[in-house]
Amino acid sequence: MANQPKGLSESQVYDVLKSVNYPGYTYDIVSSGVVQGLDISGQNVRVVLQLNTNQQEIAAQLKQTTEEAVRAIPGVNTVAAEVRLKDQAQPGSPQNRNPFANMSALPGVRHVVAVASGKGGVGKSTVATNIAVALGMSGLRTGLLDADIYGPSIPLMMGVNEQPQVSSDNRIAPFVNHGIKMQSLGFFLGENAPVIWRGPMVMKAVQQLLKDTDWGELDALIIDLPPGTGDVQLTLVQTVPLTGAILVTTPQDLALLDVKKGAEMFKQVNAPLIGIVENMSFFVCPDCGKSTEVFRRGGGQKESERLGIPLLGRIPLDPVVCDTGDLGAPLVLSHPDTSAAEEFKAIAATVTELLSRGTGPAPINIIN
Ligand SMILES: Nc1ncnc2c1ncn2[C@@H]1O[C@H](COP(=O)(O)OP(=O)(O)OP(=O)(O)O)[C@@H](O)[C@H]1O
Repeated sequence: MANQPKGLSESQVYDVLKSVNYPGYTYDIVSSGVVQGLDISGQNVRVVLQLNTNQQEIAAQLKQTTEEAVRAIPGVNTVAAEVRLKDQAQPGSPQNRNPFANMSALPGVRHVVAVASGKGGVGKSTVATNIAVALGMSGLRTGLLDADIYGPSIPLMMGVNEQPQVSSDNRIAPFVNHGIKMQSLGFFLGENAPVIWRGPMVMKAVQQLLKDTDWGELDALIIDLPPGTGDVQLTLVQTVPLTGAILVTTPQDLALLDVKKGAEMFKQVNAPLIGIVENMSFFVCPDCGKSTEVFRRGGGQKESERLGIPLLGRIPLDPVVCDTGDLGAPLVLSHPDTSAAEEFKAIAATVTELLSRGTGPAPINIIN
């Protein structure tokens, strides 16, 4: 009676499936949407896995690791993992919700981190740029993709103002500046591109840009998303498998409401939230050194506690942050000793540590 199947539940099996990683990656097959069906009949378990590749080796490997993992659950008698290749996708299969859909498009990129904000103007691009450059300074091979179709500001912040080169095989060379590789739709849009071009059509262009850019080998690719939490952003975060997302906010209540929406958006695609960066948190008077909470105190901290994700750091409101952005000289490089730069570097160090842990235990959480 020791192996009595009583109590074998779906959640028990799902918990075990969450420990099975997609071959070669740190993403598990549940969070990534590969598991598309689970059938428990008495002691017998059937798992349906949908791949977005036709590679037989991947299928065979996944079948084996999945079956081994499920078989180890006490009470399981038989287990069959049915692996469907890309060309075998069932009609209506939510394949386009599978973050692995385009995994093969970024083969040399180890971690993809999205930087998002619920609303515009909170400093998302500033944070994305400085984290990317700080990661590069610490020795990580880092890329930065400006996917903010409504206001691509990365070229300005990174001091790049040239047209990208396209090779004969239609690959686009990223710019390398301040130690990192960068790409932006801004290069292709031009400043006066009509608004209609900044809608869903342009979003498709971003997806293509992501895949057609020759990123080479990267430890981390930071993506600066458009502000907001609508369909455009949702589709973009489904374009690539995200290791995690960073939410940028200012301390006011209204901005924090948007953090909740942002958290919801990433929950929908099962992307782990790495943490929150609170920007423009306080202002230190350059004359008397007095620190003033310009907006509100502790908002980011409270929200991070409520959501169960780390507050990665609090960036002061400082004119030098703005000036260096306008000059294309990222703060962490041009003014490394300022308190804002120190905070960015500390955030980058935390992100590096969390990335190195993969999708392991907290604090990289999937919010339930
Ligand atoms: N901590 C800060 N101190 C001073 N100025 C800042 C700070 N953070 C950002 N800024 C400035 O605020 C403006 C908006 O920042 P940024 O473009 O990074 O925001 P965003 O959220 O990406 O905006 P958008 O929604 O337009 O993409 C920029 O001029 C930037 O230099």
